Amino acid sequence: MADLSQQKCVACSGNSSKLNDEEIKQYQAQVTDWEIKEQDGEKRLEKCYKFSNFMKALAFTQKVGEEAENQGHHPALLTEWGKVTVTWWTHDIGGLHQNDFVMAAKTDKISEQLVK
Ligand SMILES: C[C@H](O)[C@H](O)[C@H]1CNC2=NC(N)=NC(=O)C2=N1
Repeated sequence: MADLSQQKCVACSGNSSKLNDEEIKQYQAQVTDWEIKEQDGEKRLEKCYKFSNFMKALAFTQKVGEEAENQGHHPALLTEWGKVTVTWWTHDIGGLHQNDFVMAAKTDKISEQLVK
């Protein structure tokens, strides 16, 4: 399967279907260290990135935000001193979509490009 980080997000409407557990498992195998969380009955993809200070965490936050805007698909971002928690899910369908895994893979790429 093509590298998820090289893919683009697709337009996703409210009637797009959520990934089922089997599909989630297959996608999860293609990204590292992303946890599946559930909040308000909606599955989400979450990962915490560590940094040596607040400004590096903020720089990472900015880059992820820019890519989200480029792709039209946006995360929840919790930026703290030395760490950023990134959470992806598709609000319009109340669950996980391929787009969320594409963006998780892109988030990992951004992290690899930054000095921690
Ligand atoms: C109108 C706008 O394109 C939509 O609301 C987009 C924006 N970004 C989004 N981001 C995420 N994570 N889920 C969405 O359903 C979503 N919808």
